[in-house]
Amino acid sequence: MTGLLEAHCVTVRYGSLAALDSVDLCVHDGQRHALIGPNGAGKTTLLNVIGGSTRPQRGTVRFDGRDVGRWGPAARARQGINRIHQRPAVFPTLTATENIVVAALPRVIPRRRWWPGGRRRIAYHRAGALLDQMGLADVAAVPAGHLAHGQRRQLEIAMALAGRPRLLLLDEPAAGLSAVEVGRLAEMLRTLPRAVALLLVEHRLDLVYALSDTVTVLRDGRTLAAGTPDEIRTSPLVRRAYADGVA
Ligand SMILES: Nc1ncnc2c1ncn2[C@@H]1O[C@H](COP(=O)(O)OP(=O)(O)OP(=O)(O)O)[C@@H](O)[C@H]1O
Repeated sequence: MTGLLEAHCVTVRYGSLAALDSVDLCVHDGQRHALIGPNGAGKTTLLNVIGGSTRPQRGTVRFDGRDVGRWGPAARARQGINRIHQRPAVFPTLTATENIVVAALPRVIPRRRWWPGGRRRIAYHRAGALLDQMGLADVAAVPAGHLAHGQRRQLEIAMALAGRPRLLLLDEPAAGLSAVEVGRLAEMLRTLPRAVALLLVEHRLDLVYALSDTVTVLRDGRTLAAGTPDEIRTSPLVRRAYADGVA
């Protein structure tokens, strides 16, 4: 079966270190796919390759049937691959609503310098709907820099959704969140429409197993195992890898 995202034989070297060594990954439409593994396994490097910020020495990346290997992050975002970073990237002086509107601009006015009033109204309306969906309606008019860390994380996800992605790359979305905020984040990710596939890098295995339908385990730049959450949870190979060292 053809995947929405197909990375094949991806190799990234930093000097003598192989951060990724001939890694394959396939993410299907609407799939909830988690990427786990001990520290230094190559998870973030693989997200960077898929998002377009790292060019592999070898291997191919295809998205929706097209070879996107030479495309940068902006071109991939326009095509439907959006990324959530470890540290929420928001505009601190803009309100929550304005952040979403700005994030939606490349979609709203793809190749024009001017912005007709009708499209502006649509962008603000859609921003309001996304804030509602994220449970952020109460802080719509609050500058993003004044929001709590968990709210900034939710806002960043809303900003990514404003670009109408088909694949959302999430790099440790639970990092730095309190238990209550992690619960909120999990609930929010669970309710995202299946029109968006998720590729999630996360150290919190409770979140991984609760959200994902497929898990790929990397270790030392190679694929150690792939399967359902149950298969991965009970795999002796994976247990041993984690016993040898994980965050
Ligand atoms: N720019 C770089 N220059 C040199 N080495 C790098 C660079 N980026 C990553 N590495 C190395 O590549 C390996 C894989 O790193 P990566 O960040 O992808 O791992 P990870 O699985 O995301 O780890 P963690 O869970 O700790 O975030 C590590 O040994 C890391 O030190």
